Amino acid sequence: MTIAGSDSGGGAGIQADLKTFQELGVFGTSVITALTAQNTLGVEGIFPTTPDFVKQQIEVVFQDLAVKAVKTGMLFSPTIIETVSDTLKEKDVQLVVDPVMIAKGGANLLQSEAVDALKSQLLPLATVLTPNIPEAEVITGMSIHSVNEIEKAAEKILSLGVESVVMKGGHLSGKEAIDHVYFKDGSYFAIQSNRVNTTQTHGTGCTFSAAITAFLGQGKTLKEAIIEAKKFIQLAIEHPLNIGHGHGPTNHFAYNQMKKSFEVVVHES
Ligand SMILES: Nc1ncnc2c1ncn2[C@@H]1O[C@H](COP(=O)(O)OP(=O)(O)OP(=O)(O)O)[C@@H](O)[C@H]1O
Ligand SMILES: Cc1ncc(CO)c(N)n1
Repeated sequence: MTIAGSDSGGGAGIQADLKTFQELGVFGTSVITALTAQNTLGVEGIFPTTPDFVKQQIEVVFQDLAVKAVKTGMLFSPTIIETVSDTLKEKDVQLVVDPVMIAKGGANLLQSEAVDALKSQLLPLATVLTPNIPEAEVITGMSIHSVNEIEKAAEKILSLGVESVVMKGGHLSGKEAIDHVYFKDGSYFAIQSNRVNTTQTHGTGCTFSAAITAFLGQGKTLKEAIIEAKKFIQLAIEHPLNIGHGHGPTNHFAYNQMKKSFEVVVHES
């Protein structure tokens, strides 16, 4: 299940999630928190649904279908976060929280007053949180420029009650795009891939977290799911579709076409 916003341009949000689920052979269900009028150039409008209607969508799906894993993306408001948290608290599922805050074009996909609810209500339910660096900065109140600071921020995030955190390195510079993964039990690994010099990165975070969710739903361990999701997003970024006039979407087909001949580098410690 994905609980997220709709992207009319098809590259991020609910649409990216369902495409990823489909490519990975899992049946996707969707709970829409907000509609966005959006294309690769930016977000032009946001029309949120009501918290009650978000709850109704979740409950109706759970009453009928055996949901194995859930991801959250754009949640928009404190009341939607409270409702999603209260509803999911009762469910026995693995939960991937992508703390979506700001779209590539700068639009606010999470109201600033919603950060407290995210931290206090949703994060304690999360199997894994997948912040990019600016999102990790907002959640922790720290500025993050080095691996040392990434580790300190991860510790702060783990203390909020999440079981694990993937600190995504897409927003840092360097020849490699490295994601650092920390677990509550103190274990750690990092996944490294070549940084692609591209503007075709609309929906990378949504696609990555949707792939983790799909692999968890199929019964992979969290570590396997994160590593395989990194392959999915790397291939999706490396082989862009080149559509749209702004930040184009990633290529959800690439993983199935090329996964056999591709590995990412994993560092353990
Ligand atoms: N230029 C790049 N080359 C290779 N990998 C990248 C690149 N940019 C991001 N990634 C990878 O893509 C995944 C998503 O990370 P990113 O930091 O882009 O998420 P995000 O900012 O949350 O995305 P979104 O714009 O959807 O919110 C991570 O695994 C990251 O390492
Ligand atoms: C609906 C939606 N969710 C997430 C993002 C972040 O990529 C976006 N641009 N739009």
